Formats: sequence, structure tokens, C-alpha cells
Amino acid sequence: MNCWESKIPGCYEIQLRVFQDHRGKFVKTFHQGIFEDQNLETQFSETYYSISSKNVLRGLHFQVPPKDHVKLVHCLQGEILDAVVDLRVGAPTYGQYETFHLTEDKGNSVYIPAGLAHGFYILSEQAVVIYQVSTVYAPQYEQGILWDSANIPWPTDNPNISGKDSNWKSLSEFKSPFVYNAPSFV
Ligand SMILES: Cc1cn([C@H]2C[C@H](O)[C@@H](COP(=O)(O)OP(=O)(O)O[C@H]3O[C@@H](C)C(=O)[C@@H](O)[C@H]3O)O2)c(=O)[nH]c1=O
Repeated sequence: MNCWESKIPGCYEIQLRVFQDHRGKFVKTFHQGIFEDQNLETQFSETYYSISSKNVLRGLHFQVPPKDHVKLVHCLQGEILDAVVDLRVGAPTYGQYETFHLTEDKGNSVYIPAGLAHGFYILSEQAVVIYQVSTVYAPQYEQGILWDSANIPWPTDNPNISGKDSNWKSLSEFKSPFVYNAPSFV
């Protein structure tokens, strides 16, 4: 497993090892020891997946404190444009986005620290996206920002989105409760 920090501190792209043979593929998406070695969260509380068709956009979502959480996102089937926006007040990248091209073929994941909004757009005919999150789903703490309010270069202006996702506040209207804790070095 290789891990690269993106321009957003604490947000990583992870390249998994893909074993391929005449039967197909074998990919391990999480290994406690390796995550500990990289100082990444290892206590995940829930795992879930969604199946979406082309042109669907889900997001941009997050849970606010005290139910905020780390997300580990992996595209099991198909191809997505994954995006995060830094909502941590005081972060050097506050308000900025980063995108990742997650595909079944590459076998890559995104590790998203608490305090980032997350969403993705489906590039393939269908995509299956699986997540691990470090706190359980708490609908009363679930919030979002409008998908097109953070300058993310989505491939379309007219994605297929849920009613809920069309009604979030824009990034500029959102009062962030997240505070950036810079990593401390001894
Ligand atoms: C996220 C979630 C949803 N649900 C329910 C609520 C609803 O009835 C149904 C679909 O929920 P949503 O419309 O919120 O699903 P979706 O828009 O796919 O939400 C997901 O979007 C991406 C971008 C993320 O980052 C995820 O963490 C999650 O927020 O599933 C749960 O029961 N548990 C959960 O953890």
C-alpha cells in the first residue's frame, strides 16, 4: 500500500496492492497495522456502499462535531471523480477543493479526515463505491454544502442529484464548526 498526502493536509490518496490472476483480482482495502504505521485512523464504526449510474453526483456531505468522522472511500466497480472540500477553519487549504480519479482498474482509495466535505460524480455506466467511517451515521448531525459552490471542476453542469443535495447551503453561506488542528512534531 502506498499513501500520498494531497494538497489538503491529512487527506491522502492510497494505492492498494492489486493481485491479479486467471480468476480475477484480489485487493485488500484496509490493514490495521499499515494504517497505524502511517498514523491514520484505524477505528472504523460502519461500512456501507452505494451503487449509482452515470451522471449521478452524491454530496457534498459531512457530519458535524461531535459526530464528525474520518472516511475511507474506495470505488469497487466503475470509475468516479471524487472530491473533497476543506471546511476546517484555520487550515492552510480552508475552502479549497481536491479531486481524485478513483477507478476499479487502478485500485486506489481516498482517506478523508474529519472536517472535509465529500462528494463524487459517476463517470462510468455504473459505479459501486464503498466507505468506512469512524463514527456511526447520525442524521441529526449530517450536513452538506451545495455541490457547485466550491469551484470543483465537475464534468457537467447538470448532474443527477437527490432533492436533499440540491438544497444545501453554498460554501460561502456555510458557518463551519470545524477547527484545524495542525499536526504537532516533537
Ligand atoms: C449515509 C447514510 C444514509 N442512510 C440512509 C438515509 C437515506 O434514506 C438513504 C440514502 O442516504 P443519502 O441520500 O444520504 O445517501 P448518499 O447521498 O449516497 O450519502 C453519501 O454521500 C457520500 C458523498 C458520502 O460521503 C457518504 O458519507 C454519504 O453521505 O440511506 C443510512 O441509513 N445510513 C447512512 O450512513
